Amino acid sequence: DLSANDQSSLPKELREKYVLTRGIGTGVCGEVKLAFERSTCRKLAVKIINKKNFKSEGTATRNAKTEIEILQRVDHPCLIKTEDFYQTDDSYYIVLELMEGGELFQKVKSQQQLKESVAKLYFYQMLKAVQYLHSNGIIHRDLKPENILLSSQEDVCLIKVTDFNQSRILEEASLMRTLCGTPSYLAPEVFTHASTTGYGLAVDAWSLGVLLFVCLGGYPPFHESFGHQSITDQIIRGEFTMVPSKWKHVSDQAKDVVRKLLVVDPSKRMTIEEALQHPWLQDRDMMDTAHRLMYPSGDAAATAAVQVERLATRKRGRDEGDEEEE
Ligand SMILES: CC(C)(C)NC(=O)Nc1ccc2nccnc2c1
Repeated sequence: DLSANDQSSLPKELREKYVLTRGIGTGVCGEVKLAFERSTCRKLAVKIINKKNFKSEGTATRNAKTEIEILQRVDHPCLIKTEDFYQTDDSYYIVLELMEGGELFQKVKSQQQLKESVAKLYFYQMLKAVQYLHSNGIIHRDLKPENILLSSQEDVCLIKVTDFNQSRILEEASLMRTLCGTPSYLAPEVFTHASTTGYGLAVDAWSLGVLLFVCLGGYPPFHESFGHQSITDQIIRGEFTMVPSKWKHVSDQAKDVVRKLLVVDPSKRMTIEEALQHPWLQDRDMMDTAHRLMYPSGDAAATAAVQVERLATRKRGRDEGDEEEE
């Protein structure tokens, strides 16, 4: 009804350039509407972040500012791209490329569990996206199936990570400032792995382990309905169950990736780089498909990226005396 599609509260420039229609997603910080660009009739997504629905003004503005700053600064095929940005006194409007496959969460829910080859293709792309974020000093901190979007309804498709609302840009500067002061009162973890880069990045590796578990098993590893323990206790103890009926068709290598990511001690947890080297992901066909999706134009940069990956794979093969690679 017209009231639901009330365009009057939108910024004038936004209204002039786009027509907003139905809601297609709701995030923790707002909602996403399907939009059409008037000049091209292109379909887009407009994410509306309501400044007021955060408890304290500080958090809201800082998180949203970080999210918008990150969205405008990152450039990777598996990270959602911002097309445009507007704001009013009470909301931010972020215009994003439309991901016609919707949320990974909905796909896993409707398909029960994904085929292992599809889960591997998606997981590889997530690893590449998070590897890019980490190499730019950004921790996502909120990786979950709702924040992984699919570019089409096909199984073989490009995925993109979204919702950097909880992200943090690694404040190396703040750590340096801390270390300049007198260390006498600083806790040990500030000096050990709990400082910014080492410790912080590992949280995304854990979340990717949970994501992979959900894609392969079709249910979450930690859930309040499992057993007597609270979900927090299950997580702190790293106690998850691979129900045989759901996991008997899943390869041991895939299970090994999950087990090495869902490790409680961040310093013992497999890193993103190590996960990219894991045997389960040394799959030429999957990688070729992923690169074709990520770099469709087949431009020089793309070819270079593929060559680098191939050389790395071949070098690893030689190092491990794998003759067939020669
Ligand atoms: C496929 C269908 C049902 C129309 N859903 C959808 O496009 N969902 C979303 C949800 C959030 C999005 N956020 C950014 C870009 N596209 C998005 C698409």
